[in-house]
Amino acid sequence: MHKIKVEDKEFEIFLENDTLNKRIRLLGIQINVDYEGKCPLFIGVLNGSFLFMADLIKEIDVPCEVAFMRVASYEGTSSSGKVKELIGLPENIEGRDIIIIEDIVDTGLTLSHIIKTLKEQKPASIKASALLLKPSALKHEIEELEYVGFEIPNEFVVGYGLDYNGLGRNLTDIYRATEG
Ligand SMILES: O=P(O)(O)OC[C@H]1O[C@H](OP(=O)(O)OP(=O)(O)O)[C@H](O)[C@@H]1O
Ligand code: HPA
Repeated sequence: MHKIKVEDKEFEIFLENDTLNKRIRLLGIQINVDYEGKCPLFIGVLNGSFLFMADLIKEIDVPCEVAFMRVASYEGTSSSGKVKELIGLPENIEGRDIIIIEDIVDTGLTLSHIIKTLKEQKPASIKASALLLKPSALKHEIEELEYVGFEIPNEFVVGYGLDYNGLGRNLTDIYRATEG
């Protein structure tokens, strides 16, 4: 088994780049069919989505636009504990068909907050795509999450845009933490 170390933590190979690309090609086909005759706006959630966005957008053959935004999380005093501030939110999305691009949906808190906020601007439609989904970690059901690459167990993963303490985003494959 191919093992690597990122900072202090050991990881083993989980999803190879070839597997990722094959799945992304299929997601692209699905989106091309669903958005025929439309001009969707893809909104990537930085930082983690940058490689997934780059590979997915190359598979899209309907006219489309691309934008990025960020989510800053900090401990707040609200009952939920965490406050999420959306930065660089695209303007003028009224009447647009929006597809949000995430590398991973874990608890679903980030994506559900983004969708709720973007809906206030009255887009024509809003869907989301995540390369990875951890169904057993999900605390917020997200009906807009239509395009999922892989459903994975509730294990920490790194690579292909995903980081561990800021490191490992440059790995071309996705790795999972080994036990312990
Ligand atoms: O479903 P959730 O539990 O909310 O977790 C998912 C979020 O966590 C990661 O972002 P992170 O805050 O690590 O920022 P990054 O993209 O810059 O790595 C990921 O990119 C999602 O945005
Ligand atoms: O498993 C993960 N890895 C990296 N970043 C993440 N953000 C949420 N879950 C993860």
